[in-house]
Amino acid sequence: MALVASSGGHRGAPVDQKPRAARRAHGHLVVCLVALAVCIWQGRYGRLGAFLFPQAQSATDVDAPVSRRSLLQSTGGLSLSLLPAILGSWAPEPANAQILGAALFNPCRCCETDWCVTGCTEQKTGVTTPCDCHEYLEVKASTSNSRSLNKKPWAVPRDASRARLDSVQQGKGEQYSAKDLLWEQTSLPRWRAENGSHLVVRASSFGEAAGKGLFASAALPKWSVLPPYLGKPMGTGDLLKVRATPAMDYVWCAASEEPLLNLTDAQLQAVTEAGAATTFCVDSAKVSQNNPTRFINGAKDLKQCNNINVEICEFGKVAYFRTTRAVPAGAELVTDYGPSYWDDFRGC
Ligand SMILES: C[S@@+](CC[C@H](N)C(=O)[O-])C[C@H]1O[C@@H](n2cnc3c(N)ncnc32)[C@H](O)[C@@H]1O
Repeated sequence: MALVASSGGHRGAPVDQKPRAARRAHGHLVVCLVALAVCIWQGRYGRLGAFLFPQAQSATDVDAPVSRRSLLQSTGGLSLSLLPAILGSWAPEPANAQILGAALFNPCRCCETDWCVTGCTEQKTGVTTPCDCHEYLEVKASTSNSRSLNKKPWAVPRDASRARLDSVQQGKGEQYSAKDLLWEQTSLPRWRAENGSHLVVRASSFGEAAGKGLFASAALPKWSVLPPYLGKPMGTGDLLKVRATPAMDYVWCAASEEPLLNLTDAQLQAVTEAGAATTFCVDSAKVSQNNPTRFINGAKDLKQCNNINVEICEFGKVAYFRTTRAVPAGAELVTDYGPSYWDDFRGC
């Protein structure tokens, strides 16, 4: 839009009377529009921009969340004010088309309204693009002056890799703490850090068999983000030992580890022998101190689905629990463990 406005002043001038700079600007505009058309066409037909435009995308109405950071998200922070710089060295090449396309058709934009989403759906086509909102928002927070509800500039927690590295460097080992994530300093829409002072662990309302549960000791507003789910970092060898056993009851893995979990035992063994390092799976079975979300119980049947008041959000390869509605004091916090946790229940 800025480009159109800046070239608009020359629109009425006869072509042969235009100053050279104006003619060049006009030329850039034409090249830009042609490249844009090529970019859209290639995105729609899935050729050039398979990575950039995994499926049909149009320039407008991208309003649903995306979840993986890619070239797409890495350029997500590119503002329109950078376009003149790009166009100054414009050439109708795929790389340039991709940069421009990413700047104009930012399909992960919905991360800006909800950091918990895993993909954004373009309203007109219904196409969903996966996004990593943590990576997207990390770039966005450093390149824009967006403000959250409390008027503070956006701040994103550290991801699991960074927290783990910091912990190792401080001589504390690979098992990072909540503090290493800087999660309480986070400032984003739909993020109200509940530091644990309004949470209490006691016998579950689901009966003795459910063990302990986590309760709100004071009313929690919607979008309260509870302390991160912490645990012992797991290696591929650990996964090999506990897969498909009750020892998995307290294991949480980042979605990116799903392929690892689907390997055969022989493959996982080979990976382990090859010296594969830690995974983004954590086991909280023995990590119960300062780890209240490890006590959150899950709906085990459809009736219990009515009790759900927290959702699990993966953010920076860390699991956070967030309230999906206002929770009254005294209520047990209940989530949906998903389709593969229970033997006889496929989730809510
Ligand atoms: C992550 S732990 C939750 C904390 C656990 N209740 C405790 O006391 O340590 C998950 C385990 O809690 C129990 N659990 C969770 N939700 C339950 C439910 N709705 N009904 C029965 N048991 C449940 C199951 O044993 C499950 O494997």
